Amino acid sequence: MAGPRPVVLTGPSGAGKSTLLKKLMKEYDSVFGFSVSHYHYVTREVMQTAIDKGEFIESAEFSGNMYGTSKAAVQDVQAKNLICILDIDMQGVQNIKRTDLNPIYISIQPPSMEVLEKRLRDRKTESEESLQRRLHIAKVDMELSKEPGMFDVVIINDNLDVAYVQLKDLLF
Ligand SMILES: Nc1ncnc2c1ncn2[C@@H]1O[C@H](COP(=O)(O)OP(=O)(O)OP(=O)(O)O)[C@@H](O)[C@H]1O
Repeated sequence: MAGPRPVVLTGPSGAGKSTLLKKLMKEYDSVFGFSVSHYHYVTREVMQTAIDKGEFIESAEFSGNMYGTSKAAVQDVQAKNLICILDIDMQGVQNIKRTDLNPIYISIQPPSMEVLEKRLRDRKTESEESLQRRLHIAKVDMELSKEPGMFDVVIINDNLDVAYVQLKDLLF
């Protein structure tokens, strides 16, 4: 497969993935591609068959509709000579490890669970219930993250500017 290696960006909700990505896109809007920037509409049957065949890195159902990121979508971005950045959860990471996409795995982590909780509360996007759910998933994910070889690089997003420079250096 010609083209640059894709980049997987993962980490608990509230760790700062979107904040870092937004900065990156602003500074280098022509270098990076998002696999999720275009939707292809297919029937539920076609999508389910593709999922069963392992053609999707991740998929989910919301309000009766199915959404997902396919391997082909990532390869499309790669073929345009763009770095495809995938912002996915740990389940997506485990799925992508079973493909031949060979991405660079980056984990964005908060300095502590206390800081993570504060960031999520200050973001004011979550109900108490969804906040608790996210914190619980974060704990499980942080444990999983300790497994040797899970990531190529772990970036602790304490100071935003420092974390951003680390991410940039890595990509270049
Ligand atoms: N280094 C930082 N210092 C302080 N606040 C930060 C830092 N990085 C991000 N934040 C803030 O923390 C909150 C969570 O960040 P962000 O939304 O980017 O997380 P995320 O990992 O993308 O979460 P999700 O997976 O839920 O989309 C935001 O309000 C953001 O402004």
